[in-house]
Amino acid sequence: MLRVEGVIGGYGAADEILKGIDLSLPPGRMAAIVGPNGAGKSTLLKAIAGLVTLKSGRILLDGAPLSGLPPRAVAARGIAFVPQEANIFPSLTVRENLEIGGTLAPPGEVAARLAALLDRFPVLAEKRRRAARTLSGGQRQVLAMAMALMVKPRLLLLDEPSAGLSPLAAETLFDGIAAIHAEGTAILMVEQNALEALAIAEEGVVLVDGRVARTGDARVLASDPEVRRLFLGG
Ligand SMILES: Nc1ncnc2c1ncn2[C@@H]1O[C@H](COP(=O)(O)OP(=O)(O)OP(=O)(O)O)[C@@H](O)[C@H]1O
Repeated sequence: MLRVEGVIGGYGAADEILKGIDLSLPPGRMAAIVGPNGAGKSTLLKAIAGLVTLKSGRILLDGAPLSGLPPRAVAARGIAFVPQEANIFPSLTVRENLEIGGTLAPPGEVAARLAALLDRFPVLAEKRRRAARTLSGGQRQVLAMAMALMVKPRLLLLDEPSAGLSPLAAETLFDGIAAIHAEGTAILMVEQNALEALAIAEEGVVLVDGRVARTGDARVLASDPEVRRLFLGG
């Protein structure tokens, strides 16, 4: 479904944060992108979401080019990006945040999708009339993902969803992500919690210095002593 071919790019004309990335993700699959700080993991997600201009290479969804499209057009093709930070509106209620998530959904379906998501995430239903700033860190991440799910994406891009969470909150969040994936959504997730991410993903991508250093079955990568020693902190 998703193909990234020879992607080179960064934030300025001379900037090569991504130094030639190739990867593919079949429909409905989940891949975890792991690797050291500054490797370009978040930049890769932003490139797929249309937020980084490519110097060369291309990104395709079902064979049709995504690269070059503005972020709104990428979203309209069924790709939802959840950034690491500032991914909710703290002063608005949980319900209002979900309505904003549904901006690109067909207007006649917003109410039903909102009801379904409140049903799906009881923690959000309980707090639907409260300002989003009253949510815990883990609940905010659930809200950010639920906002993305309002458009029924085919592919969800998650940038470090567990950043700043306690180990317990991160574990709960990963369970939620695994459940969303089990319902059929393809997911590409960047994570610092590499082993936890590889444990719920089917595929793993190790990114080092703007290049794919290793790729393959997530569990095989997670148990590979060399990968653990070099890239996953032992
Ligand atoms: N908006 C930006 N403008 C310019 N440079 C940026 C921007 N965002 C990131 N960079 C630079 O791009 C490089 C790769 O950053 P990126 O966030 O993609 O890495 P990462 O692998 O996700 O690592 P981390 O886990 O530290 O976020 C870094 O050198 C970073 O300083």
